Amino acid sequence: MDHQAPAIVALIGRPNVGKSTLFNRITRSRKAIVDPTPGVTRDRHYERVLWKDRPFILVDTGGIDDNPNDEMVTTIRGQALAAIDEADVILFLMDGKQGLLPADFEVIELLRRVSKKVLYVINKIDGPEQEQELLAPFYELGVEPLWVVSAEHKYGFPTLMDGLVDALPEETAPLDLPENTIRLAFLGRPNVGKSSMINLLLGEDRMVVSPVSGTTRDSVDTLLSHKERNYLLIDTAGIRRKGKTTEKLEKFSILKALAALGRCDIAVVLLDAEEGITEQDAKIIGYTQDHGRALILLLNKWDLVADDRKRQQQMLEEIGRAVPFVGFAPLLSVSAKTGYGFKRLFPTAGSVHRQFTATFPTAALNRLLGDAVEHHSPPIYKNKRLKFYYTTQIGTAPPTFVIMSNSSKGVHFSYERYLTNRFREGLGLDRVPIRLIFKDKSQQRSRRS
Ligand SMILES: Nc1nc2c(ncn2[C@@H]2O[C@H](COP(=O)(O)OP(=O)(O)OP(=O)(O)O)[C@@H](O)[C@H]2O)c(=O)[nH]1
Ligand SMILES: Nc1nc2c(ncn2[C@@H]2O[C@H](COP(=O)(O)OP(=O)(O)OP(=O)(O)O)[C@@H](O)[C@H]2O)c(=O)[nH]1
Repeated sequence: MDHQAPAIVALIGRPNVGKSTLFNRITRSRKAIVDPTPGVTRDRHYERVLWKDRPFILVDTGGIDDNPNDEMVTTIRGQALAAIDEADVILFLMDGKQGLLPADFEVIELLRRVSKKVLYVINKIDGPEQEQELLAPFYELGVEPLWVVSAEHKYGFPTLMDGLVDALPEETAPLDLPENTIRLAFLGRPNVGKSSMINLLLGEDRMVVSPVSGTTRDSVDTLLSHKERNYLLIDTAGIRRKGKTTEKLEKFSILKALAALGRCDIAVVLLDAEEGITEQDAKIIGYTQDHGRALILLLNKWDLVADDRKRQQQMLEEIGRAVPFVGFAPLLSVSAKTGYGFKRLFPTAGSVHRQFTATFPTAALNRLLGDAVEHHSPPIYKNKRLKFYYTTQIGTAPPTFVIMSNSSKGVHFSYERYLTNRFREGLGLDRVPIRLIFKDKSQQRSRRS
């Protein structure tokens, strides 16, 4: 698994400057390899990209916060502040056709004062003949260099991409963690109790680890030893800036979540037991699965509903409906305030981690596959019965298995689900996500067998 978190590149800029167009240009470019991690709640606002062998996650912050009632300046300031905190490289997009507006100046003022890598990009310059005339006002800004592109027509695009890759932080050696360390990222909406929970877990044993290389400046990871195991607690608590519009900023907590997901084993998502599960919660949970992370759900603030059986029941049902794709995730009711239930997190994380990193011998896997197929015949596809030849484990975290068949296309969702369940049961992987990948055995070889 990738211990090195890919860099985060954030696209910011006023509405309509062409952020989505550039996002699509980058992610759909034939030279860029986009890794379509299987996920359930995919939204198109971020994508993993590989350009000239350098991986990064591109985030279109424009799409994240599209509340038409917001004032533009507020929105774009929010994007900028979140990007300053959480991204490694910022692409600030301006509109060459429309020219500069007050909101642009305001953001540039912000960006100049920080030490983040910023690429100032002027979009909608559709060819060299337009440069002279349209660019003049931008030279007055005194920011250099200016990257001139047409997201729509590709002008200047490869140059920009090379500049972007050059701006990515050098890959750093991963933090030297003691052996046996489980990395837990605490995620959840603002105010759900992430910091309180981490403080509770730490108790007196606080030991601060230096900020992990090149990811975020503000967040500090903490290393905790408990019963001969080590836990790295990755905090993603809110961006706190006094006097700024905190509420706006909170919408961008996705950047924080992405940064943390890149470097954890298990995502610990906190939900508010009183408020129940929200759309934003479901989104965060979806991201954890896009990243293939193990997941533990903490139903925090349980003290507020402890006497209300009906509400408890209702809430569990709501969770099941909102995120049916993570039925495997342990759900613990806890209270960071009273301390109720929190100690169960340690053994739970231990057992989840054990499953997440488990390996299985091929012979046992093939037996399991054989039994499963015998028990429930595969469907007919294009007049031929589906056949499964053999299987093997190709990865851990999450446990990933390849299954060779005569026609991977014919494996319908329902049969895939059946096999997934059999693998889960047979291998004791009931608390983590697993992946089955179906591949075709080549024609010739499959005929021989
Ligand atoms: N001429 C020209 N038009 C462009 C270019 N890039 C984008 N546009 C147009 O500008 C308009 C806005 O583009 P979007 O990509 O939707 O802008 P956005 O910044 O994502 O907008 P929001 O989603 O509102 O934040 C669209 O009509 C695009 O076709 C370009 O390079 N040249
Ligand atoms: N009743 C009750 N209140 C809690 C519990 N856990 C946290 N709180 C309260 O909820 C508020 C937010 O807690 P924080 O720990 O700051 O939440 P956070 O998720 O770190 O918030 P951000 O920093 O905004 O992301 C505080 O007032 C806590 O005292 C709980 O289990 N029960």
